[in-house]
Amino acid sequence: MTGQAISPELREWVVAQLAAGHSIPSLRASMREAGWHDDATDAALAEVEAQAAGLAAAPARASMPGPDLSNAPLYIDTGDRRVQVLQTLRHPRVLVFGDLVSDEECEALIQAARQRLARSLTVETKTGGEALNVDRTSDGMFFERGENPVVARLEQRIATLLRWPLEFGEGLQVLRYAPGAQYRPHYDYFDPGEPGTPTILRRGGQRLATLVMYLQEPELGGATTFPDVGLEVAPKRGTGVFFSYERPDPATHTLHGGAPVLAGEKWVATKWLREREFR
Ligand SMILES: O=C(O)CCC(=O)C(=O)O
Ligand SMILES: [Fe+2]
Repeated sequence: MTGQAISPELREWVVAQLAAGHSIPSLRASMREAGWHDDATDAALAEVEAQAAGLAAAPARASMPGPDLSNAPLYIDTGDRRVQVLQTLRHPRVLVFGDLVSDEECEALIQAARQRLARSLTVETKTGGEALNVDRTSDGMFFERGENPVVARLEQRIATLLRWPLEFGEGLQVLRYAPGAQYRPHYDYFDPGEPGTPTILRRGGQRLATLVMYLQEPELGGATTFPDVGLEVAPKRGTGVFFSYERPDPATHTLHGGAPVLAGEKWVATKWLREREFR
């Protein structure tokens, strides 16, 4: 394959790598490993090498989408629902919403997802593919965007609430945690240092934010934890926790996980928000 286009994502990734102190030869090797043709690799590296010199770190985004909290609202009207603003944290940006998903919607999502559950795969940044992950012992599946009326309605509500274009969202992911299952602390953005990341970024750019919605609460355990700041969000049905990360960097303090479920079953739906249209 020759004449592979140098996408903005590839350029961005190369710039970030150089800024992080990786050498041109090491970048060239990892890009080849990830399947980038030599022409594209060389062109991309040559193009950004000069302009990357002197860059200290990947800059934070000047502005990020997010809910309108300008008047410190207790509720946000999403057109079809009055969502509660229960808690806000600035650093990291974490918002807890109440009454975001109705009981009927929670049930409908669980029922539609149940038949399609498989042991969760996570996106494998080393290859750009998917792989079984020992850090995540839940079962999961993805809905297509707008796949059924409940999914479509919820996605429209989320887009309005977060002021995030519907098309920038990935399909909803549903996870079921049996007793003992957990999701160890991780970041949701794609690690810029992994060679498979440019491939992943071609589909909608980076993840910039996450909304985890609780569809069924366990009897014990299963909080969403943010270890950097000692925050635990209780997995209460209908509630959602939103967090955003303006750059793919641990300094965003968005390390988070699903604590082990101690009794009962926990079900969540996750919506990841990208920087561009996700198709
Ligand atoms: O289950 C949770 O509380 C967290 C889920 C999560 O981190 C994710 O889906 O990325
Ligand atoms: Fe996550």
